[in-house]
Amino acid sequence: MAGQQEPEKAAERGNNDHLVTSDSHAHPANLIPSLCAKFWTLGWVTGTGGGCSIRDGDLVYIAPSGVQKELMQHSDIYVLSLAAQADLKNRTYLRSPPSLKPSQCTPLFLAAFTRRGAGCCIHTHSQWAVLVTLLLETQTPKNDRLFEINNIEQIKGFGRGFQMQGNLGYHDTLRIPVIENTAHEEDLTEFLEEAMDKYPDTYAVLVRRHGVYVWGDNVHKAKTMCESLDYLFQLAVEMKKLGLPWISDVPETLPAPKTAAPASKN
Ligand SMILES: CSCCC(=O)C(=O)COP(=O)(O)O
Ligand SMILES: [Zn+2]
Repeated sequence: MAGQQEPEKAAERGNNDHLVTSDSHAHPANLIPSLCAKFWTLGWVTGTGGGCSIRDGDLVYIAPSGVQKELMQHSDIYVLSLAAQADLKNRTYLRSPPSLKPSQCTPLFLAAFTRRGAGCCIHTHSQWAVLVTLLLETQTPKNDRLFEINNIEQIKGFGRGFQMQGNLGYHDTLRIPVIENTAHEEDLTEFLEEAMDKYPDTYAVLVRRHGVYVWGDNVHKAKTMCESLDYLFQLAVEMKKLGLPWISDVPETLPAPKTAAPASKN
């Protein structure tokens, strides 16, 4: 992996290295490595699995495949122009790091960008996400599995849906579809797209025995929803262990607290 940022030398080398060279920590080429380093501490991108991609206007920034995601550098980042793609399956890159391959998750990230206008897509291999898919394996049919939870405060961390304003409320039900895993990551794309069509307001899709894809309009929203979802997955696993249901009818009005008897004057 390459080292320090050197804009002049990068320009000299060609390969559009200037596209991944910036002093701003908010530049996608700097943000993807720093986010992945944080995600690694949560067990989300361990052992090279999982990752993150950011879209800035027409430009999409993508990590390499099979690298330790927490050790990536800005110089390891691929860049492509969405408008310049004749075909999203045979992609051409504006900027490619030498001796690496783009993430196998690329077509799934692109589905979130092109079909939902997302600005960021995060893929985690979180064990909580995997455990939830295991708990849902008894649901039939297997091509229509759904994680559903309500009456939990953290649900408010989720947007209402595609092109909708505001977030879900405490009493709303959060629904996340589950798709089957495939032998190769890129083969998940058609199933992810089907799930997006069937659940147009979802911001996430679980992948059975694999993990989860979460997207949002921007990095802040995608990260917030990914964190909220991981919290809810962990909570759901613990609730299951305690025999508590994920969907519950909590009364709007709780019974009035019993008033204490007036104190005796004697
Ligand atoms: C142990 S990782 C298996 C591949 C995978 O599921 C994944 O998310 C990693 O993809 P990438 O090509 O970005 O390394
Ligand atoms: Zn994966």
